[in-house]
Parts: sequence; C-alpha cells; structure tokens
Amino acid sequence: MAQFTRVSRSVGLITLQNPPVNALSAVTRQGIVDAVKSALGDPKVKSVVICGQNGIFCGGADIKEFGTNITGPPLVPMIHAIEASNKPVVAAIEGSAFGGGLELALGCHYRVAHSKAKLGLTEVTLGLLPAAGGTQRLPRLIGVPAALNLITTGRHVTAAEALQLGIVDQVTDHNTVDEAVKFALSVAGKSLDARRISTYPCPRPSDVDALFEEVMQKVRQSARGAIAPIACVQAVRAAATLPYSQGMEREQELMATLFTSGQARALQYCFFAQRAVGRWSMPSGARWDTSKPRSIRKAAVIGLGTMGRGIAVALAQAGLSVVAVETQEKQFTEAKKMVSGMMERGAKRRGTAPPLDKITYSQNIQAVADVDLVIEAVFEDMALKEKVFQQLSTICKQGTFLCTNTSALDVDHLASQTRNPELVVGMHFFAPAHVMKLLEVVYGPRSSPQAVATAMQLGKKMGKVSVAVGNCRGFVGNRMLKPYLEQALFLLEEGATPELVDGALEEFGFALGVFKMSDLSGLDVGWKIRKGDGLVEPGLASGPSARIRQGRRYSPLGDLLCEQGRFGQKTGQGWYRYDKPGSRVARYDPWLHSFLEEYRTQHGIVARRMDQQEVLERCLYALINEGFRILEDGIAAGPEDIDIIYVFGYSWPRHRGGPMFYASMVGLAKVLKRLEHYHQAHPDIPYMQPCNLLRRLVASGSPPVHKWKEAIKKLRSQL
Ligand SMILES: CCC/C=C/C(=O)SCCNC(=O)CCNC(=O)[C@H](O)C(C)(C)COP(=O)([O-])OP(=O)([O-])OC[C@H]1O[C@@H](n2cnc3c(N)ncnc32)[C@H](O)[C@@H]1OP(=O)([O-])[O-]
Repeated sequence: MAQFTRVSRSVGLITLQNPPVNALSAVTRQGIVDAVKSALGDPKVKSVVICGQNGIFCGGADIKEFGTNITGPPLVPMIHAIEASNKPVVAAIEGSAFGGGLELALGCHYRVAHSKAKLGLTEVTLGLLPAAGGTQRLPRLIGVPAALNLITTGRHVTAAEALQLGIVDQVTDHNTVDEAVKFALSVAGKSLDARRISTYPCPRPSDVDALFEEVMQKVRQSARGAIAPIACVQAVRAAATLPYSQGMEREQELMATLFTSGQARALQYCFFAQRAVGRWSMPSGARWDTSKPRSIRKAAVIGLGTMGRGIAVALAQAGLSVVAVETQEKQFTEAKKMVSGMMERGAKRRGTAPPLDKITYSQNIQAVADVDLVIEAVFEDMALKEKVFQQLSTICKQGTFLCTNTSALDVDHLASQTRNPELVVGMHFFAPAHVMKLLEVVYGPRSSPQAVATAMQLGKKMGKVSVAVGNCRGFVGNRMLKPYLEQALFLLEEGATPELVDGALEEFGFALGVFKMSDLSGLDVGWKIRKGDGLVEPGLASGPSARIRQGRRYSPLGDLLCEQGRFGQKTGQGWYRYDKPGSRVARYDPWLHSFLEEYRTQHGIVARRMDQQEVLERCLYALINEGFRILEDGIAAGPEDIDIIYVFGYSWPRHRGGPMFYASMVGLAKVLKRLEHYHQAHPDIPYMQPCNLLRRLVASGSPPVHKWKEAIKKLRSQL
C-alpha cells in the first residue's frame, strides 16, 4: 500500500509501504493511484514527494505477480498521471530504485538520491525490458549510448554515477526525505514544462543505423542466446527513431513476447532460487533459522597456491584479519607479491584503499593458533590434507572451525583426523576464488549445524552465493560434471569433433564448450585425479579391454593427450591448438583430427555422423540424471541448490534456469525417454541409466520444479 500525509504544511508525502522492498504489487499500485489523487486534489498541497518506507525507495514490479493473473491499476498510466501532474513531484530515493521503481522515479519531475543509493533498470536480468516507459524515458534523459548500456546490462549505478549521468538532480548524505521535502518546497509553483521527460526529444546519434548495428552485434555476442537484451536494444531504437507514443507501443509489443517466454520464467526462477538457497537445511533437520552462526573476526588460509591466494584476498576484502600460511619458500615469496597485486587491482576498480594490512604472512603453521576459522587450501592430496588437519587440531585454540577447500575429497574423513569433527566443514571455492560468486559449503555427518551456519554466513560476508550440500565424491558440482565430461569423450570416440561438441554447447549458452573449458583449466588436473583412482593405463593399448575400466566404459583419450604433453592452453596444445603457450584463442588442430582417426581405427570404431541434438542430449541429460541421483541421495536439499551451483559455478546459461529447471522445461517424461534410449544404445555407460527418482517423478505426473522438494519427501516416506 501507500500512505498519503501532508508535511511542512504544503508538501504531500506519499510513502510506499510494502515490505521488505516496497515492490509495486497490485495493492501498492492502487495505493499510489489513490495517494496521488489525494495529493493533487488537496488545495493545500503545492508539491509532492514520493518515498519508500524502511530506507528503500522501491524494488520494482512485484516479481511474484508475474505468471499470475495480474489485477490492479497498470504501471504505465499510473506513471503518466504522475508526470502529467501540475504540481511538482520529487522522488526521494534511498536504498534501491530498481526496475519499475526507477521508472516510477523517472515519471517524477525531480529525483533526489541518498549517496548510498543504487539505481538501475534491472528488468533484463529477469528476462524482461523496462516496460513502464523506461526504454523511452531513459534515452531521452541521458542519451542513447548511456541508456543502452544500462538497459541491456541491468547494471546498478551508484548515486554519484546517476548524478553524473543526469538521472538524479541532487545527491545527499543527510536524511533523503527531509532533503526531498526541502527540494519540493523550493520548486513549488515553478513551471513543469521542461521537467516531463516523455516530452523531451530523444538525442539522435549521428548515424543511428551504424550505432544500433554495432550495439546489436555486441549484445548478441554477450547474450549467449538470451532474448531480453536484444529486445532492449530494439526498444531503445524505437525511442531514438519514433515519437514517444509510438515508442511506447513498441515497448509494450516487445514486452508482450518476453513476458510469457520460457527465458523470463527461467531467470525469475533463478532470482528466487538464489534467495532460497540461503534457507538451507540438513537431513538431520538442522536449519538456517534454528542454527546460530558464530562471528568470525580472524581467519587463516593454509597453502597459498592459486586457490589459497584468492581465498585470502576474498577474506581480507570482507574485512577479516587473515593469517596466510605457506611453508614453501618459493611459493611464499611469489604469493605475497601476487596477493598484494590482486588486492591493489581490486581496490582500484572499486575506488577504495587496498586492505593490505589485513593480511599477515607466515611460513609457520603455528601462526594460526588464535584464529576463529581456518580454510585449508593445500594441494589436492589426501595424505597431505590429513597431516594438515591433524596439526590444526592440536595447534588451534578451542572451538576453531576447520574448513577444507577440497573440490572432491572426503570431508568426513578429514574430520576424523581432528579432535572435534563437529567443527569441520568443506568450503569449496571456485577459481579465481576472489571473483567467482559460488561457494559450496559441505557438511559431513558429524558437522555441527553451527559450523554450517558459520561457513554460510562467512560466505555471505564475502559476497558469495553459498549453497549447503552433503558430503560425497565431488559434492554437487563436480559430481555432476563427471558424466558430462565423460559423454563428451565418448562422443569424440564415436565420430564427433571437439568443434562439433563445443559448438553445440556454446549455442546452448555455455560461455565455453567442454573441450575449450578443459583446455583452459588444464588437462593434467583430471589426469592426476584419474591416476590416483587407478584408471590410467599408459600407452595406446588396443582390444576391447582398452576402453573398459573397473567394469564400465572408459575413454582414455584425455590420458593419451596428456602423455603427449598436451595439457591445454598452458602448453599451447590440448583439444585445440594455440598460437603459443598461454594463448587463449582455440584453433582447429589437424594433428588432433588425425589422432582421433587413428584412435578409432585402432579400436575398430566406425565414425558416424551425429548432430547437435545428440551432443546436447547425451551431455546434458547425463549431467541432469546425476542431479536426480544427488536429490535422491539427499546430497542437495532441492533442485534450486543444484541449479544455483550450476549457474554460478559452471557457467550454465542463466536464461535456461539451471539443469534441473531445464529438465522440467523440456519435460521429465521426455528426459526419461531419451535417457532410456541412450542407455539401451550404450548399456556399458551406467550414468545413462535413468535414476529411480526421475522415474518416480514421471510416474507421479511430473510435478513442476517448485513442487519437487515436497514430492521427494512424499516419495521417501512411501519407501
Ligand atoms: C512490468 C513493467 C516493468 C517493470 C518490471 C520490474 O520492475 S521487474 C523487477 C525489477 N526489480 C529488480 O530487479 C530488483 C530485484 N530485487 C533486488 O535486487 C533486491 O531484492 C534488492 C536490492 C531490492 C534488496 O536486496 P536485499 O539483499 O536487501 O534483499 P533480498 O534480495 O534478499 O530480498 C528480500 C525479499 O524481497 C523479495 N523481493 C525483492 N525484490 C522483489 C520484487 N521486485 N518483487 C517481489 N519480491 C521481491 C525477495 O525475493 C526476498 O524475499 P524472501 O526471500 O525474503 O522471501
């Protein structure tokens, strides 16, 4: 709702009241319409201020209303009525003005913002466009190039940038509503002819066609198949080329196609899923709202390789005191230099001072004696990690949480090396750890709810999206990646090329296909793990057993490349050729293609033609099938956890909502049918055998994704 009061005798104050973010729900819109009517009808009111309660102006349209039968007054005429008012209306922007919230402010005649406020037309991130006049007003106010930048990316701007761009008229460090009221008093009675943005001519760039062609090309490239950014460009083009009323018609037309699209549903699902993962639960019944985290002031990082350095930077940037420990002399010296450089670059980007004094370095593990929490990030070797955990257990003060950054090893086994296994959890960061948003918080059977709550809270403090998951080999992300990588290799054996597989995955929306991604991360990483698992047999052996390990189909293709010293980008050769070691542009490699042919001949495989659909189905459905197994095993509490891990950690295209959401969009019955088909064709690939849970969900009528948690609970209780 919205409340109307009169302040300073002649200022009508309209306060949006819809906690927590004053979203423009049907009731709130009705409240605004009524309050505006009261303000305009009250002869004592000479000017008006619109603000939001609880320090936030407005979080935009109510996203929960999308996909329902929307009632109440529509936004566009409501904003037009405000703009058409003959009394000046001032928006008092505190906290956030996003999406429809900023569009409401653009309908006002003046905008006063608090210096800490953030503004943005964020609709594109939800698969929409600013369809409350935002695509037509913003370019008129700040020019086409700046508006295109904001609208196609949905980025948040600070109040200072908003002032510089001309979006707001005044920025204050004081009480925003008081300042806006003073402003409103000062403009009462003044002409509003030059303050109605919809009446401004849109500044026309000198060569409209060339500008929009160039922008469209760039947007298509970065959109990775998302349709909303493209519609945003089209809508802004209408602002630049058509009169306002026709531009508005175009805006509504484009919005109509986006509004009901699967992409909008996927992106809005991601928005809520990102928030839902914070409400974690464990199979023991422990939950986010009943487990109290401990506050962490001082933390330590053990091991300053790539991961440890990133983690140390992320901790320091979150304001913690950090003890960074590295016992190897060469790595120690190098790491100190690198960490400082990373902090300086980060601080320069943010325009702040680098928190260099937050980190103390030591070559002695005893330096961690008084910290509240340790994150171990030594080399991925169980014997080494066991030793570190045994040491930590004796060195650290009572109650210190001991966390491991392992990406796959058994967290419970590490806990068993300590005196207090309840204090041990996994904190699995993704490289580069100071940049990537995802954190898997891994609990073992003995991890205490407080340890999980503390790691989750620390993740949040570090600006991460943290997801609590159970302990198993590879946890959620890497466990699901294994069948995906494996399918890609099998496809190569059967006749595909890296170019075909990567092309299909990139067209689907991944930033990089599986082979380009492997080249980037280094092929030797997986090789070492496979060696440790006893899977690698040197040489190009022939005969049927050469492609079977531990009773199941195995492709040694990756091992054979590593034997040749082809580790990917770092060696200049992998699944592709690079101009020099470290180069990033993947080029077709004739050697690789003859190698594949030779391999197939040696193993008596007749290459067959395959299409993009088979590539996608085999890679993605194998990964999704493992996702269902993870849900069945209770390793992830719900599909949202898996989807957020994939969107934030594995570049799964957000506009496809994550693998489990995607499966629900494709249709569970179809996914099941195709898995059955591929399992029949390849009975030696156990990952293709449809998971029981998937079968049971299909048998129970394929409930929508938001009902899976409930359905899984019900299915469990029937066992
Ligand atoms: C149609 C014409 C064109 C217009 C289109 C639009 O405006 S599209 C919209 C464009 N707007 C945007 O893109 C802005 C989207 N919102 C945000 O970016 C952030 O919420 C924030 C920065 C406003 C506050 O951040 P913060 O960290 O302080 O808080 P938090 O993020 O944890 O949220 C708290 C609770 O509020 C909920 N909720 C939030 N917003 C909405 C909403 N609009 N609606 C409904 N609910 C919303 C959120 O789910 C959560 O609920 P939970 O989990 O407690 O049940």
